[in-house]
Amino acid sequence: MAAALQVLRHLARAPSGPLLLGGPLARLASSMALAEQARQLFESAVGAVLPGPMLQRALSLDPDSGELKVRDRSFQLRQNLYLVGFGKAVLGMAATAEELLGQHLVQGVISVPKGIRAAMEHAGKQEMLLKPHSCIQVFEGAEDNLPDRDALRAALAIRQLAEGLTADDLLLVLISGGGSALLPAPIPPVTLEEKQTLTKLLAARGATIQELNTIRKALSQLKGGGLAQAAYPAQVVSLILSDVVGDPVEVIASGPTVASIHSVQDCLHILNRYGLRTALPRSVKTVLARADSDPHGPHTCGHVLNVILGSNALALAEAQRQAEALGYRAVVLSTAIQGDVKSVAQFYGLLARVAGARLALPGPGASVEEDERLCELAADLQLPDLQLKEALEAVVGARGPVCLLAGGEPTVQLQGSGKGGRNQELALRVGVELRQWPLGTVDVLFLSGGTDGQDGPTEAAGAWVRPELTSQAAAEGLDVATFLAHNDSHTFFCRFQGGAHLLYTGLTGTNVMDAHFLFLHPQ
Ligand SMILES: Nc1ncnc2c1ncn2[C@@H]1O[C@H](COP(=O)(O)OP(=O)(O)OP(=O)(O)O)[C@@H](O)[C@H]1O
Ligand SMILES: O=C(O)[C@H](O)CO
Repeated sequence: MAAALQVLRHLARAPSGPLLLGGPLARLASSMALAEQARQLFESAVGAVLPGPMLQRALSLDPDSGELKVRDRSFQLRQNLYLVGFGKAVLGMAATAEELLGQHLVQGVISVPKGIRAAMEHAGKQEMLLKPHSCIQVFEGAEDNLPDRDALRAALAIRQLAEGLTADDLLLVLISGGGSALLPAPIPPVTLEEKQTLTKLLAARGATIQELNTIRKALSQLKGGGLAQAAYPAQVVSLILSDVVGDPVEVIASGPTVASIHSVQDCLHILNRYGLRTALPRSVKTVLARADSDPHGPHTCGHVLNVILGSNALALAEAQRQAEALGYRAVVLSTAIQGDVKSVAQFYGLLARVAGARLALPGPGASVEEDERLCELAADLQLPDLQLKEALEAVVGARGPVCLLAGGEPTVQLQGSGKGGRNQELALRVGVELRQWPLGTVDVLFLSGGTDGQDGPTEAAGAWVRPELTSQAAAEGLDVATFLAHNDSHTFFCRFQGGAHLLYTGLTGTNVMDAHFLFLHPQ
């Protein structure tokens, strides 16, 4: 086994080595080498956005003067530093902040997902854990990403800490995805249960994260700039790990340190759109009506510095560097992949065909219709930053292996009761699409993985596929269409080739949405 791994590693470092040419054995070796490279790239993407390296890049403390530099701003530390945080990646962020700034830290409170400390301990990730006698109090809550009593207790402790600060103090706010559910502080008379119900209904009816968080902000004491307001007149520095396409600070975790620009009318439009306006609880109507007549208007946040620490783009840039070091021509296509997983899969399937045909030249090439259809699919997905033309031009000029990288968060409309996640479902659907486009002399591999290491309610981060997927699955008696009809991608990948196509990383301690890699390797 160890020897086989050694061979794999060697192969992985030799993208166009002689073993990649010819016969079935060579094809198997090539397939394993590609899969190993895909794993390496995924690890490097995640590694670039781990809490430790990110905070170390953003913060520098002069130990003699106590001057803290955050990007181009300076703050004077003299035992006047406080810390709060909320989000799935905040435990590790807090551990690094404590490591770097501990001597000036007076007190902290963080709200993190239920069970995360035990999971990190179990995974041996000591760097993600606070010191034994830390002055940072940890609350675990928001099971299943829904606000609960434990998260409410955390939010109230965070508010209390913020309200006690003076103009001499500095509040460090650590924010990452999942922060909204971990910081619930509904404005009375709205209750936690009412907020929970409204959030669930909006999400189930397909509200976008922008819409959902607009409503959350309107009903919260701390979101939409409320936390910054509570901390005033202290200075506030927010360090934000983005899990939203485009990195909008006002949306991530519902922008607790960003003044909200939304009006009550915006909220009513959203509630209308999802058929919820008429059935609103009286308490919600009361809070919205009060906001409409608030003479103070929205919070102002002039005392706040909001900094995006890490993002999908940063993770993909590192994977691109690694791919180039492995001998690939690598292009980042988009960091804003959104939309229904079926359309996204069609796009990647046809992209493989169109790009692969260019790579295999001279040959039949892709047809004009295929080129046009690809542009249509891309237009339907409405990806603001898509570099399709650039990617295809790069493929033509490559004359060697190509890696196209993208990131974002497609959506799955759940119909079945199977077990899966959006990455495994995307990979499986791309596997089906690739079957339609025989590429002959070009090896293809597609990988999709969630950077948090957990795809939906499964233990896997994602999966990888090749064009032979459906025929190989059929030979094992597995009908891909049936698994897809039940949203049962995880069960499929567990059975298919003994689970060899699953990507396992364990919880990574970070979260910048998903990464997609398409490898095209001329044989
Ligand atoms: N059986 C399934 N098949 C496909 N997708 C699923 C399945 N069950 C859940 N999902 C998807 O998994 C997602 C929820 O899981 P997860 O917690 O990883 O996502 P999330 O809450 O968006 O968090 P993050 O952004 O941190 O990944 C939802 O997008 C949901 O549609
Ligand atoms: O917490 C939230 O609001 C989402 O994860 C987006 O940041």
